[in-house]
Amino acid sequence: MKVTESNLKGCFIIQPHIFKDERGSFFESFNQKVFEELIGQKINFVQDNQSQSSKGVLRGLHFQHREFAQAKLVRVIKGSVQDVVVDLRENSRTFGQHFSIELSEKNNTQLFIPRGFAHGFLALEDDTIFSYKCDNFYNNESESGIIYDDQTLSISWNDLGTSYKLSEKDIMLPKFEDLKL
Ligand SMILES: Cc1cn([C@H]2C[C@H](O)[C@@H](COP(=O)(O)OP(=O)(O)O[C@H]3O[C@H](C)C(=O)[C@H](O)[C@H]3O)O2)c(=O)[nH]c1=O
Repeated sequence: MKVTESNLKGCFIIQPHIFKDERGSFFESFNQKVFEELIGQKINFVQDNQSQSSKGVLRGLHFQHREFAQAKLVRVIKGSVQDVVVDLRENSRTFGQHFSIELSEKNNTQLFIPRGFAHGFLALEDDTIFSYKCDNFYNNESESGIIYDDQTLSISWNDLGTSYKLSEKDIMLPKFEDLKL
């Protein structure tokens, strides 16, 4: 397993070791002991989520407030996504900055997103299966987010030649400047 830190402190890119043979391939998608040693902190994931999206679906940017904040370990089982995280840690020197990476069934790359980040992704293929671990439970009342095309964040989402498909909730998310953290 290879781990590199992104430009946002505490956000790690993880490349698992893939064992290949004549039958196909195998890799440990999560090993708590190895993971904690590599990122240098204890983690206790309590909830696994999975979503399926057609090409052009954009989910996010989402986060849960304060004590309900979630660290996430995200990966793509089928298809591919442009994954984007935004640093919302108010004492962080990279507050408001984002990191974008392609996660896919081909590259098996995973992203560890610490608490205090907003997260979203754009599905780049039909029938993309996105799977992730959270270290805190879902809490609907504490949910918030930022509109995906916020001018301040200036995230350049991949141009798929079609309009993006967002939920009613996500279309109404606030601007970064109007966030109440
Ligand atoms: C997140 C979540 C949702 N739900 C229910 C609530 C809704 O009835 C339904 C769909 O939820 P939502 O539209 O918020 O799903 P996504 O747009 O994929 O949300 C996720 O999108 C981005 C990428 C994230 O990182 C978050 O984990 C999460 O906010 O599942 C649950 O029951 N439990 C949950 O943990």
